[in-house]
Amino acid sequence: MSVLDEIVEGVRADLAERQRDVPLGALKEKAAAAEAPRDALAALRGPGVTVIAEVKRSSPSKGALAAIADPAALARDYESGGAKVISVLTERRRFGGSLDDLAAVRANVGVCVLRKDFIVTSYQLWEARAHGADMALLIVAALEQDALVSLVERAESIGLVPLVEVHTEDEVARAVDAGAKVIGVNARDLRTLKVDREVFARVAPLIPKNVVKIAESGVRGPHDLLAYASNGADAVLVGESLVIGRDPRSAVADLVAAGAHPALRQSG
Ligand SMILES: O=C(O)c1ccccc1NCC(=O)[C@H](O)[C@H](O)COP(=O)(O)O
Repeated sequence: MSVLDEIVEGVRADLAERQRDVPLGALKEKAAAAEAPRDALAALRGPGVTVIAEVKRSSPSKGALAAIADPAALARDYESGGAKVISVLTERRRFGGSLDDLAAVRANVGVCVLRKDFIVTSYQLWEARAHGADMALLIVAALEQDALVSLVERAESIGLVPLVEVHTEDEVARAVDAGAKVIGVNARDLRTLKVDREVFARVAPLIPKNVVKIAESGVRGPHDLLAYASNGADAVLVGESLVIGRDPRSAVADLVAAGAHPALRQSG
């Protein structure tokens, strides 16, 4: 079984428990009462290369990364450094995250918030919206095509912008067929955990011009952002290098400054 399959198996077990505790109707009521979604597409379209900063305590590839007792405080640091989207890993078993982290972050920042998890049912989309998310991750490698199409539609219908994640050329075709308006190319192969920054340069040219392109994983500093941007990235998603560093606010600010260079990208 691949790492991705193992993670999804655990996610389904945790999900079954939550579905027993919180009926879908109650979740929909909570989503209806939540603050309206913020404009994630506008945030991703710049100006400059948008920085998506991630709240990430641990990972299957590296184990424990950072304790992060107060995810909202970290998110505020990211926001003051110039991050336009905060990604919150809500998976519990391998990443140490939770829906409480998501709600706490959303309540304490003015920028958009992404639920980063292994979403396999529409129930998880309702959970995302009920806890304030503006965006939700859909990983092509974890979904059959029918499920991907219906989750993209459902996400949009409840006000979430789906970030559809790919790692291969075939997955780009599936994401485009599913109607994705935002595609993330993950440099990390979720089956082997190997990070290959060259994947973006190979795969991104297959993504249509009008689709927002996000480079995910492996950003260690401004030089990696610039390399991704030179290959057409509209945004970068950064986790590990921010949470292990001493000063997440200035680490984000350095990325934002690098991404603001006028030669990189026109606004809009
Ligand atoms: O980070 C992992 O080890 C991992 C393993 C299996 C599935 C997903 C995983 N990470 C999720 C992500 O895609 C990253 O957290 C995100 O792109 C940020 O990457 P990085 O800046 O390299 O932490």
